[in-house]
Amino acid sequence: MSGSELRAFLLGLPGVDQVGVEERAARLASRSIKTSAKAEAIDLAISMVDLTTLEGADTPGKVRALCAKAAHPDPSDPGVPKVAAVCVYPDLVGVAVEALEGTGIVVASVATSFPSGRAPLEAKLADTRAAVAAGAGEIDMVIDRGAFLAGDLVKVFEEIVAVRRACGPAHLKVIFETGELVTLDNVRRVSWLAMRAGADFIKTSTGKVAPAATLPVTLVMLEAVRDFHAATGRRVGVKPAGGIRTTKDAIKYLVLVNETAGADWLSPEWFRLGASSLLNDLLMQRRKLSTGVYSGPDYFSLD
Ligand SMILES: O=C[C@H](O)COP(=O)(O)O
Repeated sequence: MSGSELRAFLLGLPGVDQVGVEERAARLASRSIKTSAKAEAIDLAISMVDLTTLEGADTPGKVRALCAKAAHPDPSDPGVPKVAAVCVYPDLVGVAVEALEGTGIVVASVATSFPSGRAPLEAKLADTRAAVAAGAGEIDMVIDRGAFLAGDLVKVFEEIVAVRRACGPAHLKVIFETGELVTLDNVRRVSWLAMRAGADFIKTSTGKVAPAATLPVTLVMLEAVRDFHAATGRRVGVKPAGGIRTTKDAIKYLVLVNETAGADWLSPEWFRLGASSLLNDLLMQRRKLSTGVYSGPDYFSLD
């Protein structure tokens, strides 16, 4: 597909009915679920967490503690599932890989000059290759929002294609930073752009910009992966990330997945929740459901 064909295709996508999307997301978010379904939903949500630390002050010790928590979220209850992945900066991938050996938990790493995405392509590719060489099984790349907003869709497309190639066997998640993309039409366009460029997952946010993940944005992305699958037969995953902190919110996202993309997406293979502090709330609510007693935040180790 040439650059002009790509532009014509993306600009020709039907516009998003913003009011309709917001109403639908709000309606789905207000659904209540039965207590028995809630217990299942909590375990599913835990298994979908990309447990994340992306701070300038991250240390090997903090990453090792996070990895221990990822593998055994509640050491007093072996029935609690492990999380899907641990997400760290590229220089800490080696530490996480070693700490997670034998657990089956993937190490995901942000790359391509996270969180701004502003660097020459060669630097982005080197960033990606270094993370993969250190053992990352998933790369969370950020797009260049400036290029996208300036209308340079081809540049964004070609960077994703190049990073996809640099990933080799690692899966590629493409982060849009939807809080900077202004409209839901842009969210729909960038979703199709990333999927056509080879993204394995599309992800809302870095967690560094407000608003981060929202239900309406995620709904538009879920429609995109559903329609892309219908058109091409290739399934792409979705990862809302940033600002998801409560069990109540996590369950809203699961309802949205089920009602928009469908139950085929309700597995860690196709849906993730990127979060630094959600896991503790899921553990507290899980314990409350099984014992009737609310343990409080001090009971579980810090994320
Ligand atoms: O990818 C996940 C985010 O960076 C974490 O954001 P959060 O600290 O708001 O949960």
